[in-house]
Amino acid sequence: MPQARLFERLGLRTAADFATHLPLRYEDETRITPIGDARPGVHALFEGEIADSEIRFGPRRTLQATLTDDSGRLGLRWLHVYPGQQARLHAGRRIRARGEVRAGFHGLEIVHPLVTEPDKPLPDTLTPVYPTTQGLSQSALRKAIARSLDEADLGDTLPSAVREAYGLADFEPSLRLLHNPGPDISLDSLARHSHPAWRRIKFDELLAQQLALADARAARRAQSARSLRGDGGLTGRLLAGLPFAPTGAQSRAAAQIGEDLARTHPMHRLLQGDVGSGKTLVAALAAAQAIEAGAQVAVMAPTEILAEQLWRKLSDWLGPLGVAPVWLAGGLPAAERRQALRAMASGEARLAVGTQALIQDKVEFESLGLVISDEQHRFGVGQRLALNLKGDRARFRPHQLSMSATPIPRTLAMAFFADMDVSVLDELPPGRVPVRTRLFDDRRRDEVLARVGEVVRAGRQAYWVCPLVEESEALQLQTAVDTHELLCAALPDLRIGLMHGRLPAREKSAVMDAFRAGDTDLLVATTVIEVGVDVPNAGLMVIEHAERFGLAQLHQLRGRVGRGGGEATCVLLYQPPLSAIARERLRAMYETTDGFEIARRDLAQRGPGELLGLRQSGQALLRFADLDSDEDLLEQAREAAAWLSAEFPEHARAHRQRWMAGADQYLRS
Ligand SMILES: Nc1ncnc2c1ncn2[C@@H]1O[C@H](COP(=O)(O)OP(=O)(O)OP(=O)(O)O)[C@@H](O)[C@H]1O
Repeated sequence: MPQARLFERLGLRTAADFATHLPLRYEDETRITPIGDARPGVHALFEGEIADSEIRFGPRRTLQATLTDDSGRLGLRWLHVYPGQQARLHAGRRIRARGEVRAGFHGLEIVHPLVTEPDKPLPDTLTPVYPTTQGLSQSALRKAIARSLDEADLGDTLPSAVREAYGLADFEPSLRLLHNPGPDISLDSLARHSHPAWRRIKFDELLAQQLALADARAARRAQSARSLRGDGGLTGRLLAGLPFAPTGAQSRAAAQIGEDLARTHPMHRLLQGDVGSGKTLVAALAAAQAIEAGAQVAVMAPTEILAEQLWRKLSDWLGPLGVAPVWLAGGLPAAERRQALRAMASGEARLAVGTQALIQDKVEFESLGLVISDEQHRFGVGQRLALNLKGDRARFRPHQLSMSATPIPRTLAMAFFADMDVSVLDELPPGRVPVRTRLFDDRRRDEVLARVGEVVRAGRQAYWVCPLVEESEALQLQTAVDTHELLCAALPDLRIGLMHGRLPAREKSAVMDAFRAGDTDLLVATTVIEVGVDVPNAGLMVIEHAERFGLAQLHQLRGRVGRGGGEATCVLLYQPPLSAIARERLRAMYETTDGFEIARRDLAQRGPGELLGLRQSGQALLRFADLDSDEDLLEQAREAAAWLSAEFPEHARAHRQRWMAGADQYLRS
């Protein structure tokens, strides 16, 4: 593959890209370590004389040599032997050998050391090791980067006032230092990214991101939306008809959204609430206000189960008030579907609920004013909203409300959602008792089965979540079917349902309906029930092989119980032995039911990509800064972004250009 393509793969196009491609780590070749100082795990350069070398014949041929100096002896071993190699390593020859020392069978050794000529002058800087891709050597990268340091404009994009205010090192010296650190610089401060030069680079990275988000926000402000003020009629009747009063948090969020909707630029708000905090009501109030003001509303969810549940709730609440939502789903008969589409296009229908794909692709609206999407962030931050807007679409953009049940830790929200406004439901409806979590070794399964029986006899229902089989969907399905059979045999008196992703839509609804109506006692399910499923009578959740699930996922699953008042228990069945990470996860589940605390621990364990559901995208969200340890820098970068935009717009532009030329794809539309 041509070198340019390999560079491209690393995202390296402009001189600035190369100049800011920074080392992953460094190797110290500036000095020679006495062999007597060799320790397992240490990467070092040694120089000495070959004392002996021989080819050993075992299952495969290996070359074994001994390097000596005044201080000791070190084994060198090659697992592949090339012709002439032994001759070059004859006894008495002086060489240098570099590599990682390990404790071998016959003492300390290096496997596959890098051998170089002795007596050459040593470099006087640490040797950088860059992130690379297959087929691209370190030396090619080093050369290209060295060239870019001559070619790129390395002028400081931060005015001196800003540098001084935050105690930041200058850009060019920092960059040069990180590419070629002198031997006096502590490897530790480089490795831990705590050196002032790293601090400057991390600050720049965070600042670029903040500037991009601020720009996105400003661009949205420049767009027009219809002001949806409403007269309070429909919202008032909705509230009056509820069997409960909204929580303080629900009222606050609804008021914030209400104000946004009345504005003439599009709302872009994230509604965050822990499991069971009542986001649906807030969505319903927003929809009611928009409808009241004469607009149409689209509500989208990522899965049919979720969409159907939203549809059901909105139908219950708004149907009696004359606003029956239109349902748009894959399995709909053609005639009904056509009718629904016609009703949306003509404006006769005011509210549509469905899966994201359906609403985005097929539907035309007469006057769409508000789009509500549930859990959209799980499907990629960069997902664009492609709605067919009829009528006044040319001039007006719809308001947007996103809902998320994954509490997003503050740093993460600051780093990735700074272009959105955020409302948080930080209060659960009254009467909720925290779910009790119990851990059971899989060998105590019988006790757990007995427990399911007890719960059902007491008039409650239960979920049984099948083990996760990530490798194969077919295997996952088989596991679900097997688990269902085993449970039917073990608990013959119970009415047991089965729910998995491969069931046809119609059957999924039938299974869910039966459980909701109390016609089944136990629902065996895969993670399709992970988010949003709301059956208040469910009082027990068993999760099999809990050690295979991620923390956020366990928290979501657990959130399916304890939603209607009354006691609820979550049993995490695990298969020992547990890995250290799995043990940490299960401990976190046992110790807390607070979604924010769980999210914080999840962030620390797995990083932001995973938490935001971006694992598949393979996109590095931040290359240098770490949200866990660089919170203070993030805070400063945010402040500096506002300062730069207001007083130094030219600097702000140059800064973005350097760090993000063409790399804005993660920004939302
Ligand atoms: N203020 C309230 N008082 C009592 N019950 C409420 C209140 N608000 C909502 N509920 C009920 O609480 C349950 C959870 O609400 P909802 O399904 O909206 O939660 P959610 O925030 O979507 O949670 P999840 O993300 O776990 O699905 C529902 O049964 C809902 O009817």
